[in-house]
Amino acid sequence: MTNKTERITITRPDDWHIHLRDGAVLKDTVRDAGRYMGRAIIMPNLVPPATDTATALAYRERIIAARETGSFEPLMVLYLTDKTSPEEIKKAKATGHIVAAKLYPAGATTNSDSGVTDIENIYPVLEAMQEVGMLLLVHGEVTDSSIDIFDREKVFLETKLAKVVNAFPNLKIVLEHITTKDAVEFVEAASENVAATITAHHLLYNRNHMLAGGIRPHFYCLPILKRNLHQQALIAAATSGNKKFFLGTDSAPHAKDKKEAACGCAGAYTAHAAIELYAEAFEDANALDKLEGFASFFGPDFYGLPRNSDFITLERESWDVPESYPLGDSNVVPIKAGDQIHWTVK
Ligand SMILES: NC(=O)N[C@@H](CC(=O)O)C(=O)O
Ligand SMILES: [Zn+2]
Ligand SMILES: [Zn+2]
Repeated sequence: MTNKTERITITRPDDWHIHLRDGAVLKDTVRDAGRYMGRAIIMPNLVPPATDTATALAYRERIIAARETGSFEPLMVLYLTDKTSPEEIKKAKATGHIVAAKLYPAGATTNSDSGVTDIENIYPVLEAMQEVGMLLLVHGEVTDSSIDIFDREKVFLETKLAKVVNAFPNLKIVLEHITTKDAVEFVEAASENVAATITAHHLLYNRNHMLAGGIRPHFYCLPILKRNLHQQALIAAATSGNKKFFLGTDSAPHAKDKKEAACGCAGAYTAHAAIELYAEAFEDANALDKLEGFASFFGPDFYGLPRNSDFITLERESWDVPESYPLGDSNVVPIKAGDQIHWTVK
């Protein structure tokens, strides 16, 4: 018989990759994100995207107006396009509120149509980012329709990201929401300026959960869930204690009817229970002792920000996840809808 841990206290975590969207849904997404996360990196793929400093700062104000507790801090991100200028990067950095810029290959994911068509187009921008110390966040998938969707991350690393890493050795790069063994190996082998976020759903699920015995659209996200051997590599990386791997939920709400559709949107909602879901994944791997580093230390360390100085406590206490949550005028089906989660934040 094994003795199960009943409670665990960790330094307050942060979420280094989340989508809060905008408008009427903000009150719902900000409430969930701000329940215990200290800070969050707010993705800029709005419609239209936050491509300049003024737009990102105005978005930040709307998030602040929507929050229920004064302590949740949104860290803003500029959306890179072919037209982003080095001056815009410097201006953004000088505000103190915009800590990173995001590379979406044009067409790779939700609201990425205005993204970058060729990474070489933004080399002067990457030069400026390297100079002022602004991080580059990357959605790492190629968009070539001839490349199989399950290979798009791997091919991106080989044909695109390797070049950027070599050309800008002092640029801090976060490969977001990694989904493959190949990405784990790429990040491990790269310099200390390259790190990665890992979602809870990529730790808990693989493509069988999405496709075997019926198609489950709420597991559909990008990069898409891969086969089990990749899930195992992600679990090993997240629970290894390697400071290059840290928490980023990629919680990405879409209204229920936009997911349960003939052409459903990509994105999984996990902000209702982010740390609880990670705790389940870490416990399954017998690695609850590694949760704090992953969730609360390695992110701020990589971003060059202080670690949070207060704590949260998780207790083993099961609760029923609702079938859906309100999302503005609509609703969102969360991960584990209608199921149980076995950890509760006190
Ligand atoms: N992850 C997703 O499947 N979707 C994200 C975009 C993204 O992070 O790629 C979204 O904005 O919906
Ligand atoms: Zn993405
Ligand atoms: Zn995302």
